[in-house]
Amino acid sequence: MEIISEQVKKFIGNKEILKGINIDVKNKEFLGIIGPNGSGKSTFLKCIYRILKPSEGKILFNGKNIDELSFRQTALDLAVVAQHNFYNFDFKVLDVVLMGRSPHKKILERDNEIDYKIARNALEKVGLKDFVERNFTTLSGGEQQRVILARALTQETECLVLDEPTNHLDIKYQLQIMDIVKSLNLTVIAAIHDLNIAAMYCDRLVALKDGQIVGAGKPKDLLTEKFIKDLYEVDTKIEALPNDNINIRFLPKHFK
Ligand SMILES: Nc1ncnc2c1ncn2[C@@H]1O[C@H](COP(=O)(O)OP(=O)(O)OP(=O)(O)O)[C@@H](O)[C@H]1O
Repeated sequence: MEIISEQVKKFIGNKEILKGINIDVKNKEFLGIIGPNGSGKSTFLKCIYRILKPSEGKILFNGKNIDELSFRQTALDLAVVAQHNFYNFDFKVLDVVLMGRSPHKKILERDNEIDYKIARNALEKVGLKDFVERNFTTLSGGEQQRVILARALTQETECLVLDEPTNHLDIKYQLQIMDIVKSLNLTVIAAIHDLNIAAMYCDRLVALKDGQIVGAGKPKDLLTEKFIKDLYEVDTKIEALPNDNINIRFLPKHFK
């Protein structure tokens, strides 16, 4: 699925949070959105997954203005893993994951064997197959985050929107979740704080600052020491790795 945003602006009160965002995510591309706290990443993603409506501009899924799509159709096109503190489900894990099937169902249609199989497969993928009977609220932050990813996988969409998907995860699961997402070969838009993770997994990055795009490109082209300094006000040392990969080493002030 291709996603385009044209001149998307968002005002909250009289503050201009997004100042005209243009992006073009190609089919099966993994696009990372980076930028400092408060730069507008989540606000932009919320416009894409329709929690917020842009004040100006438009967003197109496969050439169709999303204003013309039903919310059900949007849920068939796109699944969301938002920041973990968004969720407070007093349900069993399996029931939370099965919620991902609801856009595929008619009103009052019950989950069937296939739905259960899809949900259990998704839980297995995220390493939680033994958690089906647990209550969601009793899980750790990282376990909850993986359940939410399983729910998104269960939705079987062509596009995933991820808002800091590896928050709360230890390094094993940070890499595992990103590996799973990458292996699905879907269109992905992800806000990512960890620049090394962003560089490892994203085909292309867009950098936001103060609600504007200040840079875009392949990770190894965009993430220069100067660019990171301008964006985050931190010093780094960037090492080139094989296959166009890079490693960003952060240099705290006391290391100098
Ligand atoms: N409902 C709201 N009312 C007022 N200001 C808001 C609201 N929602 C977002 N903002 C402001 O909009 C700006 C962008 O917020 P947003 O959450 O999109 O940033 P972000 O880049 O995702 O930040 P972070 O990296 O900290 O998650 C921030 O200054 C935030 O305080």
